[in-house]
Amino acid sequence: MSAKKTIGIVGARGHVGTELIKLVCGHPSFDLAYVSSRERAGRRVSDFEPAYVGELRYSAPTHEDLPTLGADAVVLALPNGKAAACVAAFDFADDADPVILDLSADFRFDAAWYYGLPELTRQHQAGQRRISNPGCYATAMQLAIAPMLEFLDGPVQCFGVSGYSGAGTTPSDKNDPEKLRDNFMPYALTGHVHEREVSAHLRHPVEFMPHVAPHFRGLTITANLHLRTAFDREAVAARYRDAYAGEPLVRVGDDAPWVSRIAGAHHVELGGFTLSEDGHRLVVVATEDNLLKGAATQALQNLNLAFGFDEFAGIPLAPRAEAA
Ligand SMILES: NC(=O)C1=CN([C@@H]2O[C@H](COP(=O)(O)OP(=O)(O)OC[C@H]3O[C@@H](n4cnc5c(N)ncnc54)[C@H](OP(=O)(O)O)[C@@H]3O)[C@@H](O)[C@H]2O)C=CC1
Ligand SMILES: CC(=O)N[C@@H](CCC(=O)OP(=O)(O)O)C(=O)O
Repeated sequence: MSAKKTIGIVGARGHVGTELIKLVCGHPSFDLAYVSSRERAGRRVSDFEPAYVGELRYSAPTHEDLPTLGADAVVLALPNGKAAACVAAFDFADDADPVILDLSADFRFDAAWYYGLPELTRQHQAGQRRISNPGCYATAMQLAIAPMLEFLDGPVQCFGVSGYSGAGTTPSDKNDPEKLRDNFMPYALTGHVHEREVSAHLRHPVEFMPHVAPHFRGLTITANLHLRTAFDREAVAARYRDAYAGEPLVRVGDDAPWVSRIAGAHHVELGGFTLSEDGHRLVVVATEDNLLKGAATQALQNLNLAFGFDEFAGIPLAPRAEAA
């Protein structure tokens, strides 16, 4: 398989689209077909992304134009609620059937779409051409909970703190550095879409309390798990190490990981395993760069798998360091 596959990114000005452009530029088997942004239409990609060498310019195709642009895969990096109209344009076109990967929450509950969290779902991936990329917090929560799933006793509580890039570029209180200065904003304290997403995909209730903080990128999940069986720290740590042995994008450490050390890294870090005296309550900490393993890196894993490439091709792995 030597010919490069081409990727169109719709919503390429955004935080996630921008990370994906950088990853595609460094990928041995993918090239950009087009990158869309209404705001940057006509501007050179190289003026914004030094990693890109070439003449491509941002464009602003209509939904109906998209199927005529000829990409092997289309990545939708649009705000929630905007993906369906793009997908409908491909459904309507007779002669375009690209792989479609949606980064929004719009298809995460749609059984006709493959939910691509490869470490937990890649056994269902073969032949899938409609891929729904998981939410950022949802990725960290599922990886933090999955190894203990069979021992859970009642709902899991997850306290989440995200950098404000998680709130996208449309101005709001949640991405206003002035309002976030010396501050910490709780929001969507019940019923957040990632609470429903994790509960649905793990088939176990999760209670999620998100907050946004003044740093730009990186999130922390502190998960509180009640267990039917008593565990000690060594047994828990061994369980996580076994579950993720051979997974380059999930690292298990001893101490609780720090968000300041995950920014710019492509993996999720798990650690800080702490048990109550009776061994029936476990706290686990996860950190993740919301724009990378929480979005663009995971999208690249999914695209690699969709085209039969090595799942980790084009993903630069940070050298393994001791956890915090
Ligand atoms: N930020 C994060 O940490 C994560 C985000 N996601 C999801 O990924 C998607 C992209 O997120 P993010 O990059 O942060 O978002 P941004 O707000 O940063 O970017 C959105 C992009 O969509 C374009 N856009 C906005 N509104 C419309 C519209 N009505 N029609 C067409 N294009 C539009 C914007 O460009 P222009 O206005 O120039 O056209 C921009 O390129 C979202 O669905 C988000 O939920 C998933 C995981 C993590
Ligand atoms: C800080 C912040 O606002 N974060 C976003 C999550 C970003 C993400 O993963 O988004 P989607 O599930 O919408 O794709 C939020 O809570 O909605």
